[in-house]
Amino acid sequence: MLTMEAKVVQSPQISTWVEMEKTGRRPSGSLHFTHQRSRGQKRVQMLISAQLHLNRTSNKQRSNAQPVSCSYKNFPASVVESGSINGSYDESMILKNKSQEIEPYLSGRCIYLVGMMGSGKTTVGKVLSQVLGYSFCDSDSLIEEEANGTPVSDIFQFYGEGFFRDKETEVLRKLSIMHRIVVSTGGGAVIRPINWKYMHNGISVWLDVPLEALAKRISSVGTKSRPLLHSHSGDAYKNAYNRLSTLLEERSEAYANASTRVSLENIAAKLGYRDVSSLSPTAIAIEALDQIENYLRDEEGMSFGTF
Ligand SMILES: Nc1ncnc2c1ncn2[C@@H]1O[C@H](COP(=O)(O)OP(=O)(O)O)[C@@H](O)[C@H]1O
Ligand SMILES: O=C(O)C1=C[C@@H](OP(=O)(O)O)[C@@H](O)[C@H](O)C1
Repeated sequence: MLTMEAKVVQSPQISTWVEMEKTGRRPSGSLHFTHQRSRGQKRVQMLISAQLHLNRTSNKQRSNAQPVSCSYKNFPASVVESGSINGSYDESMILKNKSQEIEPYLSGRCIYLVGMMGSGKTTVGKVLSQVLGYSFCDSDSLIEEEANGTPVSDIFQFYGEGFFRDKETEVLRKLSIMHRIVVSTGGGAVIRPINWKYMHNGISVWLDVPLEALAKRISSVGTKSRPLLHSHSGDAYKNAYNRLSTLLEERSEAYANASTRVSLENIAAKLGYRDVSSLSPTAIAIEALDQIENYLRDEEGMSFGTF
């Protein structure tokens, strides 16, 4: 039986809004589900300094997944609600089934998404949190909140990257004692070994996205909120590509520290797509769960049994 409780932890300055909701969707359709559940709608909002606890004795039992989203201040609009992440009906069903199979084996451990700017950590992270019944946190947003709402770009401009990195480490330290959170980390969180110490309390997933796709995404949304890519003139795609290329060269070894890697090129090849841009966040989330499943199997060895 899964239990969640709010408990005061050592950081009284972190006021956390946690919103819990049980969604009431019963899967139906042609795919067979072994773990169907019917849930009522429930929404609880509380102001806490929180540590979300999981009763570890429940390790391999089916739990009542409770989708919880958190930020230090406000509940971000769900991507799912916005409708922007929807893959096909079948993809959604596969994702839901897979998440229900895996969730009990996570034992409440947080999932850290790492990867370059624009790799989809936030987008895919929200999908994963929703289906796993986890909270979602974006480390950049938490840093901004700790800096009284100062945007990341301003933190870089006025206080410098070193200051930002210290805040990032602090946020990851705080998150590392929590449970049941999908964390979208900043693209550079991987460069400090101390951050890995914190992230290894959970399971990390590297979203490995080809440079061309990253540059395309970034140049279409603009670089205003991403100070390391910001440029005032020239071709937006080319600028983003060149800068991302240098950063990736510096960081690829650090990304490889992640527990698992999700390669968009591999997913596209498996699905018979020529281009990774055809991949929906749902398809990427399914692959992330597949890779997490492999990781858990390796971790547990033969005693893990079958899902
Ligand atoms: N699978 C995808 N296909 C197309 N666009 C995507 C996909 N995933 C994310 N994006 C878009 O790419 C941009 C960056 O995504 P985001 O999730 O913010 O990345 P990150 O958090 O890693 O910086 C956003 O505009 C988002 O809508
Ligand atoms: O790659 C990086 O060093 C950074 C990535 C950004 O986060 P996203 O990866 O979410 O864009 C943000 O943390 C900051 O601008 C620095």
